Amino acid sequence: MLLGKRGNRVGALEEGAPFGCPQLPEAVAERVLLRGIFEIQRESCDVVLGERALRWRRIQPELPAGGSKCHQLGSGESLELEDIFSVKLKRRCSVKQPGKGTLLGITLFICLKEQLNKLKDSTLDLINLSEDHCDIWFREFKKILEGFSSRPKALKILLNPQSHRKESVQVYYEKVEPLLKLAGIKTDVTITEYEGHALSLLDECELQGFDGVVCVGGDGSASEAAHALLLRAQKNAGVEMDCLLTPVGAQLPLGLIPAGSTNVLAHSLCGISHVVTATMHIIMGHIQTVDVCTFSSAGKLLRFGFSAMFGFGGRTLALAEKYRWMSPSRRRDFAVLKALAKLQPEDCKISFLPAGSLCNVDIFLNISIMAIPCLCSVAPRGFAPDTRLNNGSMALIAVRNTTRPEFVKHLKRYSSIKNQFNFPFVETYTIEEVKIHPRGKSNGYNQQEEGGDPATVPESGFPWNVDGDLMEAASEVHIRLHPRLIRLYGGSLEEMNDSKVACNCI
Ligand SMILES: Nc1ncnc2c1ncn2[C@@H]1O[C@H](COP(=O)(O)OP(=O)(O)OP(=O)(O)O)[C@@H](O)[C@H]1O
Repeated sequence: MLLGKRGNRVGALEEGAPFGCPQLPEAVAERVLLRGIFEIQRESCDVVLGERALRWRRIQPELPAGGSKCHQLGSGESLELEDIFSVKLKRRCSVKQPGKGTLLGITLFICLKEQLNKLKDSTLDLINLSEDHCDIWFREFKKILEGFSSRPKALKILLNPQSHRKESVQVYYEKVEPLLKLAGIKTDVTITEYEGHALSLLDECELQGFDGVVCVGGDGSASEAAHALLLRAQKNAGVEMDCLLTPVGAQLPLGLIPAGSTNVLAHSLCGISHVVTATMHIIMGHIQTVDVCTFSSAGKLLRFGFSAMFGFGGRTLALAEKYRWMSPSRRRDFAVLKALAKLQPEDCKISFLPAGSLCNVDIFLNISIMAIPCLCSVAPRGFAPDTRLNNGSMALIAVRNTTRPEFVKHLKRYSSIKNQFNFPFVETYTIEEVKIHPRGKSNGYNQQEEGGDPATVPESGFPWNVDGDLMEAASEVHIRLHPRLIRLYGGSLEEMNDSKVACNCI
C-alpha cells in the first residue's frame, strides 16, 4: 500500500485543515499550480498541486437534498513532487474498441523510501475520466519532471555478463531497464566481452550525448569503470599521468548496479546492495561526490581505486583467482581458509601523512587502506566504519603479527557488533597519504607460502587487493587520497545499523 509507510514522503496533513489555510504553514508558503477533483484509492478527493507537493483530502460528494456542497473529511495526504519520476495517462484498452482506449486518469510513478536505505518504485493513480482535465494536469506534471535537471536523460550502460553467476544480463533486462524506460531515460548498452573491455571502451567511445555511465556487475567491473572515467578525464585535460598530484575529476557520474559476487562499492554508496535501490538513485539523479585514491609505484600511476588490502587480503584474492572454476562464494571461503592455514606476516615499512605514531618498520599480517566505508554482507558496518565517502581522508588499518586464533578472532569481529579494532595488535589511523614498502622477496615468500607453487604470488610482485581486483606490485606502493574526485549515483547513508550479518567463511 502506498500511504503511511515509515520514512517515505507520502505524508498525512493535519486533521480537518483545509488547503492553503493558516494552520498549514508549508501549504501557505507554496504557490498553487492546479486544483481539481480526482478519485484516489476509491475516494473522491480535493487535490491541490503546489510547487513542492501534491496534497489531497477526501471529500463528501454533494448531497441530493441540498446542504453542504463539498465537505472535506478526515486528514489529508501529500506527496513531495521530487519523489515523482514519471507520469502517464492511464487508459483502459480493449480489443472491441481500437485506438488509444478509454481514459481513466493519470498515473504517477514515485520513488518510496523504505527501511534500511532501501528504495522502491510505486504508483499513485489520480482517477478522472475527463480528457481535458487530465490533459492539463498531465502537461503540468511533465513540466515539473523536466525541471529536475540533475536527473539523467541518456545513459551509457556497461554490462559484465560474467559477473557472479552470470546473471547480470538478466538482472539488467528484468529489473533495471523497465524502470529506466518508465523514467524516459535513453540507454546504449554494451555487453563487455573480455577483461579490460570497459577500460578500452571508455577510453575511446563517444560520451558526448550521455549524462552518465552505469556499470552492471561486481566490484571488479565498477572499479574498472571508475578508473577508466578518471583516466579519460586526465587525458582530456592533458594532465601528466605519472606525477598525478592534482588529478581532475571525472566528467560524467557513474552508477553501479550490484550484480557481482562482491558489491562493496555499490553497497557503500547506497547503504544496501539492492538492484532497485541503486536504479532508483540513478533515475532520481542522487549524486555523491566520492574520494578516490591513486596507487603508484616507482613514480608510475598503477590505477585509481577506493580501497586496498596488502598481506592477508591480497594473498586471499590471489588464491581465489587460482580457483576461478569454483562458485564465487565457495572460491572466496576456500581462499580465506587456505590463506589462514598458510598465514605469514609481511615484513614491510609503512610511512604516512599526516604522520602518526605507528612504528614504521615491522611485520604485519594485513594492511588495509580504505577511502570509503567498504560495506558488505560480511562486514555490515563496513571494513572501515569510521570513514565516509567524502571526508577527505582514508583509514589505515594495520594488523601486526599475532597468533592465528587471535587473528581469526579479529576477522570474526567484522561480522559482529563488537569492535574489530579493539585488539592490542590492531592499529588504526586517519591518513591522507601512505607508502607501503615490502622488504621481503616476493618469490621467496611465494615458495614458502605455497610449498613451491609459483602461481599464488606472481613473479611480477606482491599481490594487492584493490577494490576486489588483483594488482601486482614488485616494490613500494604510494597511495594518495584525492578528495571528491568522482561523482557516483547513490544516497546518503543513515540507517545502516540493523543490517543482517551473513558470514559463514570462518
Ligand atoms: N566478458 C567478460 N569475460 C571475462 N571477464 C570479463 C568480461 N567482462 C568483464 N570482465 C571482467 O570481469 C572482472 C570481474 O567482474 P565483476 O567484478 O563484475 O564480477 P564479480 O562476480 O564480482 O567478480 P569477482 O568474483 O572477480 O569479484 C572485471 O575485472 C572485468 O574486467
